[in-house]
Amino acid sequence: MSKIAILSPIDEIIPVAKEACRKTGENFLVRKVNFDEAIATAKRLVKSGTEIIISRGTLGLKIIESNLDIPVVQIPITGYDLLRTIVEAQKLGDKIGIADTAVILEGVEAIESALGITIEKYVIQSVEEVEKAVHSLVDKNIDVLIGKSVFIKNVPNPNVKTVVLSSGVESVIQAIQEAKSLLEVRHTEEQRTKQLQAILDFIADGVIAVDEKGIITVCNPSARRILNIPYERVIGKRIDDILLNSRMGKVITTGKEELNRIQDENGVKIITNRIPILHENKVFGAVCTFQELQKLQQQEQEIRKKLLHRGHVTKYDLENIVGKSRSYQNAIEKVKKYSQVDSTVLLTGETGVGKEVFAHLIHSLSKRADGPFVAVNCAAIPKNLLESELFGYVDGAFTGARKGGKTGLFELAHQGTIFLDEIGELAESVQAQLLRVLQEGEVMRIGDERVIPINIRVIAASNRDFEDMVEDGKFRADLYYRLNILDILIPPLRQRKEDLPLLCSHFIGELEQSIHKNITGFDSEAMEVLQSYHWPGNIRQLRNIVERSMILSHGEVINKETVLLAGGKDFLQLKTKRQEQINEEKQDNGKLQEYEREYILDVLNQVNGNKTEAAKILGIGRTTLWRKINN
Ligand SMILES: Nc1ncnc2c1ncn2[C@@H]1O[C@H](COP(=O)(O)OP(=O)(O)OP(=O)(O)O)[C@@H](O)[C@H]1O
Repeated sequence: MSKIAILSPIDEIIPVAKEACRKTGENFLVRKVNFDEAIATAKRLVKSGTEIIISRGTLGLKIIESNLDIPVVQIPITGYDLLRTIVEAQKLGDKIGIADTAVILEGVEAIESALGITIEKYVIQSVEEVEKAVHSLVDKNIDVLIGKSVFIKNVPNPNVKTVVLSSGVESVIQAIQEAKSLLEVRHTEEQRTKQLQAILDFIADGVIAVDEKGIITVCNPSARRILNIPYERVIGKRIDDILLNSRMGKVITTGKEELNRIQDENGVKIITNRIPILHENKVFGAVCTFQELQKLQQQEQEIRKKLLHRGHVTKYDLENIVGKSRSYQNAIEKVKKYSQVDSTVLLTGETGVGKEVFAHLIHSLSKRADGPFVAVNCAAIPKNLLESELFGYVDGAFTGARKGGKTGLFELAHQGTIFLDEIGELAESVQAQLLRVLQEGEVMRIGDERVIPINIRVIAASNRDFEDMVEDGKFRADLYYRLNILDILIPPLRQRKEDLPLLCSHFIGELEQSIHKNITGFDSEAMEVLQSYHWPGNIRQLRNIVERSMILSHGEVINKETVLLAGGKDFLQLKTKRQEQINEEKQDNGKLQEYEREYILDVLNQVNGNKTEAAKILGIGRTTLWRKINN
């Protein structure tokens, strides 16, 4: 079926239209239709694939008014058509009359002055005026009447000749060209619409657009999915009947965009951008795009996880945590219990006792185990950077801020655990913000006004005495109580020395591979040295010394000398102590010898100096007696 069809109510146009098609090399459908069947015919054509109709005058108008939703191109009456008809009329008589619309008659005036003739004119306002117009012109004694076919049908005076004013081939060609370029535009537009539709159908973001009255004109599949919109048809419905907090009406009235807003819609938290649709400074609608907050956070975490080499994952589980002592096992029992709830935990203990290990353990035993584990050492990050590291910032939040902003560590820990080590080092301003995170479950990036809800578990640790810090006003009391809901005190190594052998063999096993040495353990003297030390650096220090001993050892079993060497200056005190002990022993030995000598001399006295007799009494040889007296 031809994409363009030419429909005419009058016979004269048909051959002209066919000629125009021939000249333009087109094979369009050309058909004569009566006024009554015009719309039905046009409908049939549209159904079978016609995209543009070319028609004339009143018939064209009728098709346009029928709301068929396809363009109708009118065949014009051009200046050539007028000139040709007037020249023809001149051949039939001197006095010419014409009835038509004001536009056509303006063209007539131009021809009158060019040809130096006068023509009687009647301006038609509507089709109903046909009879009146014809009568009025005939009454003016005209010889020839020019008009469209309806005008010249019933002329009351048979002496008046008639000439039909009709479009010529050029006019139809002009209409054909117009229809063709319209078709091209239509196809380009259709392609664009399809492209746009494909984008809307496949993007993960939700998109909803409304007109200036708040009626939905676009709602893509992601929007329905994200917001759980149950309705089959939302196009044409009022946005406020579908969404409670859309704020689209506000955007339309103010004409102001609202970017990066977090809102709750149908029980789903979304992050939205709403913008007005403006044309020549007039708002004629609004569009909003949105994403599911939770998904966005997950994606952000995934990306960050991939980007960061270390990855926010736990490294420890119950299997690689060593310690059988009662006090340590009590602490482990607490870990097991506390991991089952979501409350904040405060870990206290000296440096190196394994606070971070415990935090890992709590996370990996909890229901958040599959979520991120983010460890932050508050003392290791410079004070002026800590706030932005924890809370993140938006683009341009401060001088030096990274382009595009930065996600804070709290956000990264969403659905997981954040471990705040050395929490006692937090500046007061950050303490206040942390309190807000704990109380409200939301963070605000620096330079941003939107709040981001987060679901995290906080584990804090410190090796400082909190109660003292609170008393000295260095740590907020309210924050301390918020952190200290569940507490675990990890005992220092010196209080559980029975764990030393276990820990040593655990570390030997762990380090063997990297050191490439076959070490079976420590001998008893070496272990005695380890047992006698007070371990201020706790397990971390022990691990270091085990490692050093393994490297320094000449044999498979590590001996006392190697351990003392490995202990270096840490064990210096130990060596000094040993020396003192030896000295003491030496001193004691000296005293003993003195007593012995006195005793031997006493015995000698009693036997009047007889050495053989004295040696006999003392149970020693004469030479030994002699040496002991002379020593
Ligand atoms: N029970 C354990 N079993 C095996 N290794 C342990 C154990 N506890 C701690 N460690 C090891 O001891 C070292 C120190 O542990 P961790 O960093 O957790 O201590 P910390 O108390 O957090 O120290 P700090 O207060 O200095 O931050 C780590 O290398 C860890 O692997």
